[in-house]
Amino acid sequence: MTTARTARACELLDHYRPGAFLLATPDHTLLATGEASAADGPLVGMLPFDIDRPAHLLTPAHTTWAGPVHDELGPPDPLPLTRCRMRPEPEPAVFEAGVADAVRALNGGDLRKVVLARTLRLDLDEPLDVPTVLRNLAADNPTGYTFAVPLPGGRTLIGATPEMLVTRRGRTVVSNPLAGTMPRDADPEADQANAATLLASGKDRREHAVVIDYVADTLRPFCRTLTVPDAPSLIGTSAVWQLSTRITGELADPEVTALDLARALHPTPAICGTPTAEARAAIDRIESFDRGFYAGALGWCDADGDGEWYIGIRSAELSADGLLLYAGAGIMPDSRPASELAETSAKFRTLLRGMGLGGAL
Ligand SMILES: C=C(O[C@H]1C=CC=C(C(=O)O)[C@@H]1O)C(=O)O
Repeated sequence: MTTARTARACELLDHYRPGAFLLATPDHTLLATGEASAADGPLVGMLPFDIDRPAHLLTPAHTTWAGPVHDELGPPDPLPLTRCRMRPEPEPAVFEAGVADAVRALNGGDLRKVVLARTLRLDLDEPLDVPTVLRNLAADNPTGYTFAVPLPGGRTLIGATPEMLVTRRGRTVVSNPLAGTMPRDADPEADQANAATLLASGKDRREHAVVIDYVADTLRPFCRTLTVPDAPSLIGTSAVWQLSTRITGELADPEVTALDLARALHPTPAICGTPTAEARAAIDRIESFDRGFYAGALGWCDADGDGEWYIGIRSAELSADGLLLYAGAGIMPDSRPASELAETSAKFRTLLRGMGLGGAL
């Protein structure tokens, strides 16, 4: 295994080729390529949404680290317009019926929250220029985590997630769950109104609290101390406003690795629901597609147990067939199907903007 540090993060994005693992965060950029014959370096890869299925993790032959790419990127380049045909799957009305079905279940049993997703299939007229899309995603999402992760069968999950599942550096553990969303608006006044509505929304605050309670309860047994802010803050990506809470802890047992913590936390109610088993059953019953690695956990873990894991949302799976975008929304007993549909459309825009198709939905 070789490790290098280059001066230019942009070069790592430009050198990215399918099959490699790329992660660009506000702190640093990692490009991992090849596969080592001996497992003596960091592991990189992904856990699928369904934790009972095999993870896709490997020890790369080469890892190259650089500083944050955002320091090197200017304003986003004029985006290359991707030519394609788009098809929502399921149809929007079917997604709305699924939300209504979930609302009935939430009002009649043990289920307290469930996250329902839908997909947008893009048939591309020409091969996707992935390095350019990654650059655009990174430039457009400077506080997010841009990634390209190899999947089984030569497929790749690309995206720019705003959500940190967990990081561990020495004894310091951080998790930054998000839940509760409103679209951004091109009109500044309407945009601020959306932000204020989100902060004041009881439905969104309850949807958020379910995730915070789960993450805090899961991390507490691993930690000597755990700090959980009383109220969420607001974060804005280029596509949406979201409620965010940064939880920090001090690990009790230094043998516990970042990957152990990711496996303990995944799937959180930000992408599954609560209680977990009931939410998974509702997703299996209502969603008509296999999530695969969408909403799984991607990241790395080194021999010291340090690492970073992010939730693979605001993402798309790239294969020989084209691109399949995914977006989900947390459904609560008082959710309205039309609002949840609009929320998933706003979430698709993260990827669409990276491809120069931001106005398409
Ligand atoms: C499931 C997704 O987002 C989750 C993360 C943050 C906010 C969410 C929400 O407000 O519904 C979702 O729980 C997705 O983007 O596909």
